[in-house]
Amino acid sequence: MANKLIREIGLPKSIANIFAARNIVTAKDALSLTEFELMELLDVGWAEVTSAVAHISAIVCPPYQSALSLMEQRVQNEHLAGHLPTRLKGLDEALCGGIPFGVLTELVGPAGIGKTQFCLKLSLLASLPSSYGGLDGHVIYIDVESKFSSRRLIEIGAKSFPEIFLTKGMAQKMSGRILVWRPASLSEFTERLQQIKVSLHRNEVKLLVIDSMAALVSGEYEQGIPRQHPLGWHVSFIKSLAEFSRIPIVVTNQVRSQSRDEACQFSFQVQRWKETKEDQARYGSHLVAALGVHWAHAVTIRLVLEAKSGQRFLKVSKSPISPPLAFPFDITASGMSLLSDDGIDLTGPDINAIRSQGHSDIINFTGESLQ
Ligand SMILES: Nc1ncnc2c1ncn2[C@@H]1O[C@H](COP(=O)(O)OP(=O)(O)OP(=O)(O)O)[C@@H](O)[C@H]1O
Repeated sequence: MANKLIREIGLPKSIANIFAARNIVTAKDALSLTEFELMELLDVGWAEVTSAVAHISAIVCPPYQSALSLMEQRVQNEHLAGHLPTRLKGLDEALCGGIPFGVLTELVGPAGIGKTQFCLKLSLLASLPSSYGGLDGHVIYIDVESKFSSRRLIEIGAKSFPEIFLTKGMAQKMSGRILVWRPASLSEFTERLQQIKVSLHRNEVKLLVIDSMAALVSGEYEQGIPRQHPLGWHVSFIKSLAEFSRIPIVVTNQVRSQSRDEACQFSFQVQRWKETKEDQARYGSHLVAALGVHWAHAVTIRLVLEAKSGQRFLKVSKSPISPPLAFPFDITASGMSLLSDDGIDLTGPDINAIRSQGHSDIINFTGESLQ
C-alpha cells in the first residue's frame, strides 16, 4: 500500500505533476514528510498540501471493515476450508466431512497397524475425479521408509472403485497422479521441502502425505528425548505450508516406549509417574508418539490407530470439532473399513493411550506381500 505510486492515486493533475517534479514518487515518500516540509518542498499553499495528504492517506490506509463484512468474507471463503472425505462414514461425520484442508492431520500407531494403508486410500481419494467425490488432483507422497506399494494402491482402487479402476486406462491415469518421492536423508528432505511450494502449485497438488515423519529422525530418540527438537524447523514449515496451500497434509508418526526420565524430570512429577504406571497397568499401554510434545502441538487432528485385545481401533484423539471417539476397524483388500460407524466415547487416559495388545495376531497378513 505504502508503495502505491502518487501518479496512480487520482490526485488533481496539477499537484500530481508537482510531486513528480520534486521526485516524490510513492505514497510513502509523501507521508514521510510533514505538511510544512511538503509546503516548502513543493512550494504550494497549506490548503493544497493538507488536501493532497488527506487524499493519499485515504487511498493507502486499509479501510475499516465491519464485523458483518468480515463474517460475510469468511462464509465466502468457506469453500477453501473444505475436507477430503475418507469414505469412513463414522469418521467423516466426526470430522464434519473428512480430513480438513489447511491443517496437519497426524496418524500415530504401532508398526503394521494400518497407517500406510490409510494413506494409500486417502491418496486415491484425492486423485479421483470430482464426479466420484474425489479432489481431482495430484498427490505428493513422501515415502520415507520405502513402504509405498503401487500394486497395493491399485488393489485398493480396483476393490473400492471398480467402476473407475476397471475402465481401460483409468488405473494408469489415477496412479499417474500420485507422485512418490523417497528422500535419502533428513538433509535431502529439508532441502526439497524448501522448494515444495512451487511443486504444490505447479502440479495442482490436492494432498501431501509424509509417511513417516518420525522415520526421518529414527535413532534420535533412542538415547532419550533430544535437547532440541530435531524437526523443529520442519514442524513450523509444514504447518505454514498447510495454511498457505489450503490442502490437507497427512503425516504419520510412529510409537516408542515412554521412559521414566520423560515422565518425571522434576521431583513434583514423581507422583505423576506413579499414576502413569498405574494407568499403563490399567490400560495396557506404555507407548507414546515418537515425535514429542512440540510436534503434537502443531497437529490439529491426531488419529491414533491401536490394537486392543486383538482388535484394531481408530481413535479421534485430538480434534477441534469432534469429541474423543473410537471406531473398531479392519483392513481388507479394499483398504481400511470401520466395523461400526457409531463411535465409542472416550474419557480420561483412554483418549491418548496407544495400545498394542494382541497386535502381533492381527498384523500378520498372510496374503501376498504387494510391492
Ligand atoms: N491386501 C491386504 N488385505 C488385508 N490386509 C492387508 C492387506 N495388505 C496389508 N494388510 C494389512 O495392513 C497391515 C500393514 O499396514 P501398514 O503397512 O499400513 O502399517 P503401518 O501402520 O504403516 O506400519 P509401519 O509403521 O511399520 O509403517 C498388515 O499387517 C496387514 O494386516
